Amino acid sequence: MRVKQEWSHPVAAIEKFETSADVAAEAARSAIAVLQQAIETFGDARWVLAGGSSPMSAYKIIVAEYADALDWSKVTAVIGDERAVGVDSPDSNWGQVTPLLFGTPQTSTVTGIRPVTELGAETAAIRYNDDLQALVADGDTAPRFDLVWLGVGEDGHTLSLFPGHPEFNEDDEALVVPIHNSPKPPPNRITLTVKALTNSRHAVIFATGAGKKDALALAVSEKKLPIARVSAALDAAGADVRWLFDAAAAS
Ligand SMILES: O=C(O)[C@H](O)[C@@H](O)[C@H](O)[C@H](O)COP(=O)(O)O
Repeated sequence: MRVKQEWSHPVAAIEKFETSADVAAEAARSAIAVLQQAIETFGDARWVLAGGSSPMSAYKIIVAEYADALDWSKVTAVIGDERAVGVDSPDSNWGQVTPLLFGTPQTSTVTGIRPVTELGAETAAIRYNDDLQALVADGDTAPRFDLVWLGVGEDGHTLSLFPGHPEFNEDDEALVVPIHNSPKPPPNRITLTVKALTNSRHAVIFATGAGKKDALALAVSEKKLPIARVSAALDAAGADVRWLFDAAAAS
């Protein structure tokens, strides 16, 4: 069950669900619809994946219920942020997400673009920036992304854009930057920038869990935290931005 309401100073729609499982189910269902529509419109679909436990539940639903629902060979997936570790590390977002999401015969045909974070944050950021630049169409300044999934940290971070961090610069011109001294370990990472998302069509923000309540309330009321800044930039760029709250995060 959900209740849809608009922001008091609108940047996007907030939707409230009872449980995080309901959020995951809606994220999974809508991902398939958005990716299918992109395939029909453009001939392919591009998806920015998120790490974290909330999206993980949604990936599980996708492989269990929707593996047959798409021609996955027409889907390209990138990761929104990554830790500067090898893919075999338990800290690797790619290493957590893709064995699950690409783990069925059907979904194994996805084109995954993985950052080479085993080479360190600097090199990985340069190379991933190049990889994403290759997706930018003539006349555009950012890749067309059809779907962007974003998690939220308890401090209001999203991607690896942390509040008050000196390397969080909303005006970064690069599509991908290295991050050092992350307040949440591991310290060295790469992240997509705000600019990287400015040609996105749909975004889903996983606003789940009691631990996020304060940050989310602040994000909604003051719009200063990175998740709010990213949401506003997506909205300004014309994306359909959905914040999917569970009751614990909304209360
Ligand atoms: O940066 C990190 O180290 C985390 O991966 C983080 O970005 C995570 O996505 C959020 O904290 C939401 O996590 P949950 O979905 O697990 O709540």
